[in-house]
Amino acid sequence: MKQIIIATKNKGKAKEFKEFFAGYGIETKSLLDFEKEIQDIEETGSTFEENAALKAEQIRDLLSVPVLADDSGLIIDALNGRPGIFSARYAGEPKSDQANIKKVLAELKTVPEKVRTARFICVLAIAIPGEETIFRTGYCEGKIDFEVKGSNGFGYDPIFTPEGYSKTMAQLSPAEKNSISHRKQAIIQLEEWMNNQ
Ligand SMILES: O=c1nc[nH]c2c1ncn2[C@H]1C[C@H](O)[C@@H](COP(=O)(O)OP(=O)(O)OP(=O)(O)O)O1
Ligand SMILES: [Mg+2]
Repeated sequence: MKQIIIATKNKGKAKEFKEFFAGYGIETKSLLDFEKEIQDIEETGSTFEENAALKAEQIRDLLSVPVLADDSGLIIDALNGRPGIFSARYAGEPKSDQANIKKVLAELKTVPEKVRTARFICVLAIAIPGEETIFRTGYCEGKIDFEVKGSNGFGYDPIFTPEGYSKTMAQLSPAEKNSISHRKQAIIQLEEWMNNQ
C-alpha cells in the first residue's frame, strides 16, 4: 500500500498520522486535503469501534479507496469513564477543546491528585473496498492535572500527564508524545497488518 486516506477533519490527528505512516513509507491524505468539501460524518455509534467504523466505511464507500479512521477519547475514572465517546463534544456544540477542558477541570475540582487517574483510548478502523473492516486499539495511562499546561498537541493534551512523566502531553515534544501515545500504541498493533500489505 502506497497511500491511505485518514477519515478525519482533526488537524492534530492528521499531522500525527502523517508522521507515523511516513515511517512505513505510506503517504497519508486527510479529509482536510480534499478540495471538494466532504460532509461531516455523524458519530451516532455507542462505542469507539462503531464510530470508527462509521467514519472509515462511509469515506471508503464515497471514494472507493482504503480508508483509516480514528475514534479516540479520554476516560476519567473519577467521572465513571466520562467524557468517553463524547470527548469531542463534552461541553456541547460547536466542539471546543478549551470548553471541554474547562468542563473537566470544573468537574474534578475537589478530586484529589491520587484518584485523578485517566487514560486516552484510540480505536483505529481500516476499511478497504471488498474487505471486512479491521480494528486495532491503543491506550495511554495517566492523570488529569489541576490546570492547563503547555501548548503542543491538541484536545485534552494540556491537562493530561502520562504515567511516568511530570509534564503534560502538551509540554512534551511532538516526537515524545508520538512515542508513547494511545495513537502510537494502536499503530503498533497495526504493524503486522501493514507488513502484509
Ligand atoms: O492525542 C490526543 N490528545 C488529546 N486529546 C485527544 C487525543 N486523541 C483524542 N483526543 C480527544 C480530542 C477529542 O475531544 C476526542 C476525539 O474525538 P473524535 O471524534 O475521535 O475526533 P474529532 O471529532 O476531533 O475528529 P474526527 O472525528 O474528524 O477524526 O478525544
Ligand atoms: Mg469526531
